[in-house]
Amino acid sequence: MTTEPLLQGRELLQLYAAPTGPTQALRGVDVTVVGGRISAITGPSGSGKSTLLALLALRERPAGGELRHRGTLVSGLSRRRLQQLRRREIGWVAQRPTHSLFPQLDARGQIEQMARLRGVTCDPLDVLAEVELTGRAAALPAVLSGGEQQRLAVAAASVGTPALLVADEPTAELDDDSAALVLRLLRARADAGSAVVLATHDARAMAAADTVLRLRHGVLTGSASDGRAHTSMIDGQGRIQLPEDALPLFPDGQVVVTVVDGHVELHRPE
Ligand SMILES: Nc1ncnc2c1ncn2[C@@H]1O[C@H](COP(=O)(O)OP(=O)(O)OP(=O)(O)O)[C@@H](O)[C@H]1O
Repeated sequence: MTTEPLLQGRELLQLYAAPTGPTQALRGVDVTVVGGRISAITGPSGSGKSTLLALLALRERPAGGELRHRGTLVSGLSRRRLQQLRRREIGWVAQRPTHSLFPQLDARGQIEQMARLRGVTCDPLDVLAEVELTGRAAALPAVLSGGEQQRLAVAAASVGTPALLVADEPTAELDDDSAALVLRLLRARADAGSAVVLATHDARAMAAADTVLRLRHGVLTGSASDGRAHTSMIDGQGRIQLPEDALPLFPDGQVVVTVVDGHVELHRPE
């Protein structure tokens, strides 16, 4: 496992054209991505999660700020080099899994094609077995269920343990058993050295991550590192058990609770 950053973003800015003028999809985001770890990016709809994934996966260039890949400024890389990096070193799972699958190839063919593109060898049935899809090896994406497509897209993207594995909502369509398979596969690739970055709203995926980054209106509002996201139960009276490492943040045992944009924020009283 290496701790040298694979990617380092400083003050990242991304703009998109909108009828009312440019939208700032990301504003001043600092982010570091290292091999061997799973990072989950969360936040309300439209907060910039997919945009940040697109920058990290080198699919888009930032409008401002600085992004470095293995220490080299991405803005200095040629189109050809970026294409080569994307093909060889970056696994990409789109929010709609069919967008990262080849429509004309069956499940086995998806794995074989990805191995060819990455210049690696693997047994496609072994990879399909990791997401319990060996029985669907001859099926085209169009005849797979949404959950099967999602599992296949993650498995294909993970072929050859790419340096970076980026997945947009990889467990969104999945029941608990399938989500567990996908998260286990992602953990296995991280343990083998991949830097795994997810955009997610799913508590199961956040609980499986080493770091959780929170975005709001394109701004990073917080991160929980050095520990996993915690899944906690809410009892019948609405009480929740905070994780132990959060307790020092509230030395008086008092907390201000705010419900914003479909999530809850806890602050120390002023
Ligand atoms: N290609 C684009 N053209 C114009 N605006 C865009 C484009 N992509 C994203 N945006 C805008 O940028 C902002 C961030 O979008 P983004 O898709 O990154 O959010 P998100 O957090 O991934 O949302 P969701 O959870 O709904 O997928 C939104 O206001 C969105 O409308």
